[in-house]
Amino acid sequence: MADTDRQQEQTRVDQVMDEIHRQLAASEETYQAAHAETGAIQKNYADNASVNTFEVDDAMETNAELQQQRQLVYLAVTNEETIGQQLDNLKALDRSAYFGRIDIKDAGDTTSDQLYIGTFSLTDADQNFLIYDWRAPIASIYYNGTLGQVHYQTPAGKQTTELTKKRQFTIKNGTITNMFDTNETVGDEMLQAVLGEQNDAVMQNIVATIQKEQNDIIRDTAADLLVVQGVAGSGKTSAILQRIAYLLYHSRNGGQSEIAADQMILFSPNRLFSHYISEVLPSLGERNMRQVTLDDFLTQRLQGLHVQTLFERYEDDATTTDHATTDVRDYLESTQLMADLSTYSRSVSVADLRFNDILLDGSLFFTKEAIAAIYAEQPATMSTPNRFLATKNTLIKQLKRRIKTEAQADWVATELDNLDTEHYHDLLGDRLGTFKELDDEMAFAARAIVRRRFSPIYEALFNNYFLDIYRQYDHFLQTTAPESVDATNWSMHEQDFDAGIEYHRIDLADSVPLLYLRDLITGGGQNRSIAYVFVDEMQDYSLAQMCYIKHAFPKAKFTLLGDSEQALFNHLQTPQELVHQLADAFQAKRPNLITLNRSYRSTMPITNFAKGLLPDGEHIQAFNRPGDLPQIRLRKDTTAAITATAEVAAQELATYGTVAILTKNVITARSVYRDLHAAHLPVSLLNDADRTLPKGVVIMPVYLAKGLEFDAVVAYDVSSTNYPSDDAIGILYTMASRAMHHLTLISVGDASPVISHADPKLLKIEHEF
Ligand SMILES: Nc1ncnc2c1ncn2[C@@H]1O[C@H](COP(=O)(O)OP(=O)(O)OP(=O)(O)O)[C@@H](O)[C@H]1O
Repeated sequence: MADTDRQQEQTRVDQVMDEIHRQLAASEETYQAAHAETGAIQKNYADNASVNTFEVDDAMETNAELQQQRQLVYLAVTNEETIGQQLDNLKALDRSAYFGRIDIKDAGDTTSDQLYIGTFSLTDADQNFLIYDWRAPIASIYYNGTLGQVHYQTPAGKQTTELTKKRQFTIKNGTITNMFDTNETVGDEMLQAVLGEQNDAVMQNIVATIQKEQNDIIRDTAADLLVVQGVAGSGKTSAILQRIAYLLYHSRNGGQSEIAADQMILFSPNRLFSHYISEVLPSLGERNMRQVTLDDFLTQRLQGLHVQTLFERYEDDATTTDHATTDVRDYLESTQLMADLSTYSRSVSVADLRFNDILLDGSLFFTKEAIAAIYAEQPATMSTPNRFLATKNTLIKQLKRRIKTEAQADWVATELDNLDTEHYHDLLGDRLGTFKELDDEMAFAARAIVRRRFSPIYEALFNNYFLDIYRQYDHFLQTTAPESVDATNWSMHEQDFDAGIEYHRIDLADSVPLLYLRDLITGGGQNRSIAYVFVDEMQDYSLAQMCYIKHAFPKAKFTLLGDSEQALFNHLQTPQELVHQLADAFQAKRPNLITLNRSYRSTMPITNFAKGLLPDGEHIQAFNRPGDLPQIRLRKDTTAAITATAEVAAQELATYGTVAILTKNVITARSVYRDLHAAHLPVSLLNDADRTLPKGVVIMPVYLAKGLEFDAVVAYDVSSTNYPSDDAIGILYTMASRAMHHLTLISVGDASPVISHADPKLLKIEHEF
């Protein structure tokens, strides 16, 4: 490219940098002022909040004033945050002003307009756009278009223009370090540079190098069910996060209704992953969405029970060879089960409902017979949840009546007499100072005392504890005879469920059916405020779990991402089959499937080796980044294998920031950790409660590494003893595809047939026997 071009571009960068600096200075000043203002308002609030409210006359006035002040604090804090965000955005532009330029010529025009694309938009004092936000409608041309006629979507409909030039830049702190024109979407040269870098402890945004198919995922606003099947390292997680930023931006700028980040929820595979991705949205100027793991989600809804985690299940499955009951699990994870529960809940009779007695301090307050009688009185034409709700409302009414009667009791009068002023005022709460007659006030206080005493009853009613959901689910198990399941297995499972509940434990496979049944009978469990649900690593979810998540967030649009090849224990299914089933189950009107076949994470030799493990991996395209062949070291016993592992880990650590040793399960991870620790290597053992990834060598079972990546990976003990059959393909593929630059496999004895059957040219073999 001509030097004059570069000079002209640099001159423009200089001008833009001047504007950025001018705005930075102004913004810094505004921010300081806003910060001071928040401080003053907060102090004022704190002073007022501690005023004496014991004087009845003052109490009401203080209340109103406090509320007003609280509102002021809220406004000041929000204002400061907004200005702070603008400041952060400007600082980001200061580091890298923009990365793209498109020249477009509309029909009838004789010259092209030049538009520059960056992470945030920037306008000068006359409202001219110096930089366009990457999410602006016109910016899609940058990611999608090749020179010539191009289309882009705007709120006003599809527009057409001519793309006459596309230029890419790397700008660092005001200096263009690289720049070239391209006719491709976003050229490989830029990607090469980004992907060749070392792994950071946290994921980076990909805004400058989004690829065309990824852009389709990011900008799809039509689908109510968007399924992404993408091979390992194809940027599914990256695309999902960019998509969230995109949706938030558009809901602010002309979307139909504004969506806040907390109306979006991401189901992530583990806590490490949650932390790993936590910086991406803030780097794009957005707040993080809510994040939850399936375990946390289920545990929150099943308080008081230990829900078997996915990890515990991996471990249990790996150590037991008994697969006699897979038929039970298959059924419990199917959409058939969800349909059967629905039928059961619709037709359950009063006699079959398992009500609970409600006790207060060990004495009966409402008997289960009385509750059943109330339920029976409700019209049979009502749906089960409506009858249940009517029963609950009747019980609450009865409770209120009993509060009124009980307020006359002697113990209440005695308790009232013994109250000091502070507690008495406390009891009156907001009503303090609102009674004209003392008698009315006393009567109110008496009821308040009883209300307090009876509050456990109210809680029990409110939380639907008058239905014994465990026994109810047990009744479902007893009275259902699924065709696909062996009768003995089924009845054994019912007994296991019962025994588990005794110890406050529940299998993962039972937790969703139980929750669903509870919701179907009691009419709860749905959150209508969530607008978008994202599920990463969806191959680890059963259809029943997916359906339950859909049920829990009925108003949400769904984006599901996964890689069927990385299914550690689930059955493989084609993406088309899956979308079909899901669209059916979700009653989706506009389902869409996008497939990503290009893998960006690993060097070409690593991706080629990983895909060589798959029986049908031909569709996977390796990104052309050179590197060493993966190596396998075969050792005759564990001691020799540990020595080799220690050697490799130490070597890798000398070059790379993140080195991971991945094992089949937690027991092996622990024993490798002990041995390497004894050898004085800087190693850390990770478990499922860990949230951050320490530097140095980390050791973990493979399922904890889901969604993560490391500069170098050592897959420990990939022997035929550990992985004797093709069942291991998913695990070995997942392990191999975590590596960005270097991959070593260690095997005690012969390697797994999955590896020995792969093309030997894809691997360097080194053995000592
Ligand atoms: N367009 C892109 N530009 C730059 N880097 C990219 C791009 N797409 C993906 N990457 C990088 O490739 C790596 C893999 O991306 P990501 O983790 O999103 O893939 P994934 O499909 O979710 O992987 P997996 O299913 O194996 O966990 C990341 O380091 C990401 O930054």
